[in-house]
Amino acid sequence: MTRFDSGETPRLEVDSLTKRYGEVTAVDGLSFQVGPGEVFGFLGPNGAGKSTTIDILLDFVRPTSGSVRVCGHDPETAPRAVRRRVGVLPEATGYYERASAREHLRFAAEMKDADPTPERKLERVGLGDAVDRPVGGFSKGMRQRLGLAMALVGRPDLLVLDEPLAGLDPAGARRVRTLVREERDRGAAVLLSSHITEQIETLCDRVGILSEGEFVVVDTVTRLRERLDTDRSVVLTLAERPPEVELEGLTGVTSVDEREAGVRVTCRDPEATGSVVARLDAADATLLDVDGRGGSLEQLFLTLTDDERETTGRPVMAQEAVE
Ligand SMILES: Nc1ncnc2c1ncn2[C@@H]1O[C@H](COP(=O)(O)OP(=O)(O)OP(=O)(O)O)[C@@H](O)[C@H]1O
Repeated sequence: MTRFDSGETPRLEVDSLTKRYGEVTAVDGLSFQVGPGEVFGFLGPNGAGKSTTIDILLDFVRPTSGSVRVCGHDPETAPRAVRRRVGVLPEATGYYERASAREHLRFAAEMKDADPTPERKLERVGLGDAVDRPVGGFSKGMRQRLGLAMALVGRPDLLVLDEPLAGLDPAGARRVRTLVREERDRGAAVLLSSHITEQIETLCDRVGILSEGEFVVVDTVTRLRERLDTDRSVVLTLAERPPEVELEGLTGVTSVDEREAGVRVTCRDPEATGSVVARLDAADATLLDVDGRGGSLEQLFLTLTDDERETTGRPVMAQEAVE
């Protein structure tokens, strides 16, 4: 279910966007909107056109045709206004190895004319103990969290997070999921760019699955799962039972099975899965895996692109491209 009331001004409007690089069409007539308080999953395999779209909305790349508006601003003519309102976690971030986490946040605040309060943001991403350490000594996961803290500077209206769970351990991933929900709940629009993964799906109000620069499908996760003509249950694997949650009593949970490898919690109602994960995150449960039993969105994607190949003769994506 989307929280975005269509009467509100979208935080991100993409209209008939096309970007060509010579013979290659990276983005092909793409249109979508993301509203305040909405998490939109921008999913697709390698080379689908996700980064190109994000680069256009940040004015790093200019479109061949079509338009993008961020809070009503055109990135091409009002890049400063756009950057002030957008928080970005890029796919790969360059850091100053000798500067501390605190200095990085001060720098981000200066760029956005925002209030520099690094400590609170670093606490939120779990780097409270590393505020004054040089980033040169940070692990991959710590760098990812620092990038996220920098994206949060200035309370952005639109958060653009590229693979936000990549390289994170279960505790790090839980923190990021919680943070995304908090940002959504304060009214930010969130564009989550990722390969098609079940971990990401549990966070999204809607998803658009991109292939060769165009959407093969855009809908709520629930409705997309309904299109899969199979058992729609999702199995969550936890490291252990969280002490203060009665798993069997959670809405949407149909069975709980304790095994040596962890506690398997089955949700038959896809609509409830997101709130079950949110409840588990709030209880600091360690979520090891999310597995769409009867069919994942990735399978739906493959089916849809396969159908397309049958009808258009265009080649279907190689299996390894979506892994
Ligand atoms: N500067 C460029 N010059 C030429 N082709 C490009 C350029 N940037 C992207 N492309 C091509 O555009 C297409 C879309 O690439 P893009 O990086 O946007 O995909 P993506 O969905 O972000 O992929 P990934 O998941 O691998 O990051 C690809 O075919 C890519 O090779």
